[in-house]
Amino acid sequence: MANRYSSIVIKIGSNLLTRDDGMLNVARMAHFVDQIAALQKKGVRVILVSSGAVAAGRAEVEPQKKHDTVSRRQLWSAVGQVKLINRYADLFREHCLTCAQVLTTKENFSDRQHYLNMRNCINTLLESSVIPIINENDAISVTELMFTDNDELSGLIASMMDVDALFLLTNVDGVYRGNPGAPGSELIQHITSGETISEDLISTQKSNFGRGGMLTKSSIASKLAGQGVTVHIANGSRLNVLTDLMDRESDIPHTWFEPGKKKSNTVKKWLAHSDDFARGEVFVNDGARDALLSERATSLLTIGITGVQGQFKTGDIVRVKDVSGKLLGLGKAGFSSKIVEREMGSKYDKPFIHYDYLYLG
Ligand SMILES: Nc1ncnc2c1ncn2[C@@H]1O[C@H](COP(=O)(O)OP(=O)(O)O)[C@@H](O)[C@H]1O
Ligand SMILES: N[C@@H](CCC(=O)OP(=O)(O)O)C(=O)O
Repeated sequence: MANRYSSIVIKIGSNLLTRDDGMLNVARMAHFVDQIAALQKKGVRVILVSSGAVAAGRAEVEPQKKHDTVSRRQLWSAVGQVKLINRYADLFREHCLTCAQVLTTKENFSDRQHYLNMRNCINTLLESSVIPIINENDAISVTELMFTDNDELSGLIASMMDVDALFLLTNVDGVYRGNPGAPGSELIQHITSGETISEDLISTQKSNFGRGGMLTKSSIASKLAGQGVTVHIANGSRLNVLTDLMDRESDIPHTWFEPGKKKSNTVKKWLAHSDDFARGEVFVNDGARDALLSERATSLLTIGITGVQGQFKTGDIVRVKDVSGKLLGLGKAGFSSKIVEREMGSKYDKPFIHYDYLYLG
């Protein structure tokens, strides 16, 4: 069997790694590791995004009554991550393979230098044939600084590392029209590029230990497919799911997000996921909107700007909106909000957002 991808990110959700009694499902972990080892030995570059720290910690320590939800999560994740990574290390060692732990936070994606440091670290691990195992640094990222869930994290990693495909493994076969357990609810097998699944079809119901649910999975998948990365949402409890997803001939039931044209500009890809870090907004008139959305590479000039919101400085990320408030894209500010306020509607000697630092879509 020829593998259809040469580089993949695999995301494994908490539920797949946790047994009903709350303990780590080591048998399942071992089966994933066996498959990853087989792929790695065939030359596939594999990056693993693994949840399970909180669930593993919960089975280990009982928090004191005075501890609130945030402290409990910190306690469980700090204890559980050690258990989780030790298990992985033991299992990979049986295949004579080395794995490494990379913990990150959402803030690391807002700073281009941290982003590049992270990318360099993961590349170095891959070049050394080490399997990177990534998780959110749950012990320090709390409330507004958190990723929605590890699906969001895996999407950011897949985009940053420019892999061929992302496998989102969960405890159902994929995205269903309606609740997967409901009678008559059917599996959506193929989402074409540019298509999005209506939110009405997806209930907010989650599995026992899951955080984001199917809604984040499908929106991350659509966004990533739009950037040219193939996404498969599949059932991780299925035997040989990874090797089957890699096999072009195999037709296991799951949801496949067909990719659009590959986007190669790494700065634009970084900007595409930076909405949460925007420090402000600029509004542009119809002429500027049409020019930006045209086929020509166009930078945003102050003459087309009609309004500014928020305070930002040179290099900050800003949203670009049309007069009706519709989001057109994101870009890196060429100068501060003070200068935009002063110069908007008139000509200025440099573009506010250079085309190379402007993501539209
Ligand atoms: N339309 C839908 N199709 C599939 N699953 C859905 C849908 N709506 C809600 N879900 C729920 O999403 C869950 C998977 O998401 P989540 O609990 O976050 O899992 P994980 O821990 O793997 O990330 C499923 O177990 C299911 O209960
Ligand atoms: N970082 C957390 C996982 C959070 C999360 O997103 O869980 P899930 O929805 O099961 O992928 C942990 O390791 O417990």
